[in-house]
Amino acid sequence: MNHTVLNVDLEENIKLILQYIGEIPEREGLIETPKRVIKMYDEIFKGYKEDPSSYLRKTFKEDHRELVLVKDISFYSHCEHHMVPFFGVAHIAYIPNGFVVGLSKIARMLEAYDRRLQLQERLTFQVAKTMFEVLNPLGVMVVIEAEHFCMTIRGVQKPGAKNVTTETLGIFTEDNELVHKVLDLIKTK
Ligand SMILES: Nc1nc2c(ncn2[C@@H]2O[C@H](COP(=O)(O)OP(=O)(O)OP(=O)(O)O)[C@@H](O)[C@H]2O)c(=O)[nH]1
Ligand SMILES: [Zn+2]
Repeated sequence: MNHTVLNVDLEENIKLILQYIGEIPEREGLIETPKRVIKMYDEIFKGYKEDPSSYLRKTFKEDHRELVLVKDISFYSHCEHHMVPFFGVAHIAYIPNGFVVGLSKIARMLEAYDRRLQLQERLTFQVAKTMFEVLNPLGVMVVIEAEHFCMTIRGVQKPGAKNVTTETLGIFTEDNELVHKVLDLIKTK
């Protein structure tokens, strides 16, 4: 399949990048690489073709108004500055208000956002906001812990450094005890 964007052949452009880094695009091992890279981009950036909120639309009527926390959801994303991975775990908590959502759908919604070029702060906010708007819960809290390859394999080169971002909406903005409950549960193995 020929991949073109605005009449420009994408494979030819990937060959140019290969040449730029010092490679010979025509050597045997690299012949199929441009195709593979495009296929990989289709996968790791598939979020642009998805509507994240659609995953939360199927809910179950349930009169549970206590904390629900889906923790340690592993994720991969790519930073918009360098297009290299940042990855880690997301913890997503909410207090239902008449409806609960299937747990896997929360992870699917996260994935629809993480499979894009992202900023960790924006990813955290988008996930929290979508939970809040679609489920109409009493509150939402999202914590994301991630390691950024742009800080480890290049640049400042600080492997192991973790970036932690949080977002609170609704009741979590007023109830410190609830926030601490979530943080304690996240810590519990
Ligand atoms: N706040 C935030 N910063 C990020 C994220 N991902 C990468 N960055 C930072 O974005 C910044 C981009 O800085 P620039 O000075 O424009 O780019 P640079 O010259 O490549 O920066 P260095 O990484 O310091 O070499 C860097 O400090 C990265 O660490 C993120 O998700 N959130
Ligand atoms: Zn980066």
